[in-house]
Amino acid sequence: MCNSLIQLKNVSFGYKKTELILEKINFCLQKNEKIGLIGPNGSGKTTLVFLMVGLLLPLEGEIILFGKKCIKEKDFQQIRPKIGFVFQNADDQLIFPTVLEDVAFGPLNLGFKPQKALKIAQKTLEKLGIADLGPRNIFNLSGGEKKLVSIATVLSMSPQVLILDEPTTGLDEHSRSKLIEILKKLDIAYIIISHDYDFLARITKKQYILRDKQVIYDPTIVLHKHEHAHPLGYIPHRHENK
Ligand SMILES: Nc1ncnc2c1ncn2[C@@H]1O[C@H](COP(=O)(O)OP(=O)(O)OP(=O)(O)O)[C@@H](O)[C@H]1O
Repeated sequence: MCNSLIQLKNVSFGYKKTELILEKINFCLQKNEKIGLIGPNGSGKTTLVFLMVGLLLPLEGEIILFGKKCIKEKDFQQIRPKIGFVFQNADDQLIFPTVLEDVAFGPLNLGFKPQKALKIAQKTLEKLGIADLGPRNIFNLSGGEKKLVSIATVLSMSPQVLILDEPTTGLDEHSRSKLIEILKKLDIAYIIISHDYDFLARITKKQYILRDKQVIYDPTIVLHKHEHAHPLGYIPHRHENK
């Protein structure tokens, strides 16, 4: 029984109907669960989270968000404000010329008055340690700065679930640590896709692997914290149950 925020029941998907990328996936995100999603490049991690928020529709199966079965775009629209989604590519997230406007857009959409929305945006930027970026033009930001701003645009809406697709890509050590601190303090459920296993070990309690069109949970796979960043190719350690 899954008393869930996000539930997938026998979900299958392929960009071509004849070539499935995901096959009969069952998944459940409970209240306050903090989940990491790992898997090889191209295994379908982004596709899976797109399905969760209705940016793609399944060929088969059911998506149930906050207890409500979602079939059409309209069903997803109603739930979307509760789910903060940060795209892998920050450029897909940012639409306004200035950082502050971008971060205030979410609260404005939720019905806050402009002054209040700007206040919320300013506070969110402060929390992320990037208040100085407020007046800056989005187009002149570095990749890492854009990444942090895109995370701010979602946090400013106080979502009940957060989905982050590769949030540490392009972040320096300081920004990455800041993000770890913020995520640790968040009292909401989240799903984080990442190849940065140290990051996931610090901020998630459970990690799922996407492989061979399936989402697998293997408790013998343990991600470890490391004092220094690992180069690509570092693989999670497997521990035999004693
Ligand atoms: N719009 C699309 N049309 C056709 N194929 C696509 C589309 N988007 C993704 N794919 C393909 O679907 C597969 C899964 O892609 P997806 O981006 O979900 O993988 P991923 O696990 O997130 O990869 P990565 O770790 O590299 O970000 C890949 O083979 C990709 O080339």
